[in-house]
Amino acid sequence: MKKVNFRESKPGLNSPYDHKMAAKQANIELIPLGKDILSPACQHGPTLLFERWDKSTSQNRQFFACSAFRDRKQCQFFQWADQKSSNASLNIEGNGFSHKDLRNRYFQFKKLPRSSRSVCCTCGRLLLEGELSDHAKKGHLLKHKVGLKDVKQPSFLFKPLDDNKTFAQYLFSKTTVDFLMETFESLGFTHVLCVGTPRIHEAVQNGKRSGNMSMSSMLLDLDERYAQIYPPALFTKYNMFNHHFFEPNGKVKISKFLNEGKEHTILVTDPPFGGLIEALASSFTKISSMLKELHPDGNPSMEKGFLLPMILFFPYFMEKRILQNLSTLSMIDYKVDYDNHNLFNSQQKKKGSPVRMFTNISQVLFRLPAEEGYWFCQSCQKYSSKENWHCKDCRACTSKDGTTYVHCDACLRCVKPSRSHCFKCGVCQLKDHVCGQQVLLGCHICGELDHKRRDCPARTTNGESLKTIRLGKRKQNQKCGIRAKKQGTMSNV
Ligand SMILES: C[S@@+](CC[C@H](N)C(=O)[O-])C[C@H]1O[C@@H](n2cnc3c(N)ncnc32)[C@H](O)[C@@H]1O
Ligand SMILES: [Zn+2]
Ligand SMILES: [Zn+2]
Ligand SMILES: [Zn+2]
Ligand SMILES: [Zn+2]
Ligand SMILES: [Zn+2]
Ligand SMILES: [Zn+2]
Repeated sequence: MKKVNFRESKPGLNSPYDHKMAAKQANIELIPLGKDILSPACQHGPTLLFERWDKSTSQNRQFFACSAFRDRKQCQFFQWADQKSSNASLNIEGNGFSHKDLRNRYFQFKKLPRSSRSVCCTCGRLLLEGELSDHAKKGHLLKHKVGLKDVKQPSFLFKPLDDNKTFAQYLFSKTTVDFLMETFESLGFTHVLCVGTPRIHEAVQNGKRSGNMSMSSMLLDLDERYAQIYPPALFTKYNMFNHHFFEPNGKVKISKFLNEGKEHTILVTDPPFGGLIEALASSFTKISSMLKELHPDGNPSMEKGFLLPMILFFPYFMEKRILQNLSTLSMIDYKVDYDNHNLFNSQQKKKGSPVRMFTNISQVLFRLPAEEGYWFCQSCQKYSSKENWHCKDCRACTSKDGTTYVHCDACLRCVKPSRSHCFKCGVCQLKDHVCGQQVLLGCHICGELDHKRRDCPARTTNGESLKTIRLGKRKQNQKCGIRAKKQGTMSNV
């Protein structure tokens, strides 16, 4: 079981029970802090407890920080856990408009003649009469003569917040959206709970409107621009890192949605890759247990503890960490395609997208498109990508990164094609390695051994936030004789 110094709680509730349960289900062992400290709240709900090296005391020190915004410029909240602070207050952040106000603005906007309908793509705001000049003065990107059809495609209309560490808005390509829609339909899902997947929500809503689809969906996202477009029943502002709802009836709305869909509901989530998987696992476990409360006998289509069928999008090299926290998921070979993804460097392009789907739905049910080269492996009873060959010795389709792995009889496992066995070192190594030299293996940022710092999905995240997870891993690595980076020197890349 993974050891993580991770604590969360509701402001004002002195009960550790809830997160102990969540941690148990998410397979996280919480390290007790000795006493029950309440986690203070920032504008984005309850904060999380992190740990970092404190130079002044030369020891690890715990602190509370925002669960969603780890860039201090975006959320300034910081509090040492051993110091009391008066700035801890729950103050709902917003753009000054309630969901109802935003919807009223939307109806006014729709009534305007097309020639007067402008949208500020920078702010993601539908503009009413007299509001244009302010945004124009600031040099914002404006779109004029906006058609009503454009408003129904907000993920194309608004500027994706992809240069923002927190939102990390990378949007699925049409191929991926179409594949997912077909999959949901063929698997008999009627309700899609979209957590940070606005493009999926949009596809379901537009499919429903055009009469092509009978599915329902609801969007849970931190990006409140969507509150203009979708009524309260179809959108609620939500922080997936602390299961915090920004509207008082947010939780009730989800319960209602889950209750309607019952066992035909699927949770589809594409979180920012820099976030803490432990925190996400805890939130998804809570959403799943909302279904359990509604259906105490359980969902017959699901096996073990986690009841809600789900798809989580994450890079393949985070597989181990994901399975440690959400043990009922398994990785599907499908390469998830995006319109605007900066993870693609030239090397990555050759191998295709590094993002995969993790699901608790039986792999045999996931039919991957043959026209894209996916094939069904009878031995594994799952679809594999074209370059992923079945290895008789490993008894699995072993390739992960988009290249064809080859079996090494000495290592007794499949390895990347760039490596060959070095009998001096006793392991498979890169061809140009220097024998016997201690090499820095793995990633400095998250500690995983199967990728380097430059490829780490967490590299845009503040180094200190992930240290809680890395600590245990680094100790392990040191034991194996792998040089680890000195504590406290990790910095933002
Ligand atoms: C990587 S993008 C995924 C978009 C998805 N690929 C699509 O095309 O629909 C991450 C999404 O999560 C949302 N998000 C970021 N941080 C969040 C948080 N703390 N809680 C909820 N949603 C968040 C972003 O606004 C964005 O919509
Ligand atoms: Zn915050
Ligand atoms: Zn603007
Ligand atoms: Zn196979
Ligand atoms: Zn093999
Ligand atoms: Zn080898
Ligand atoms: Zn060697």
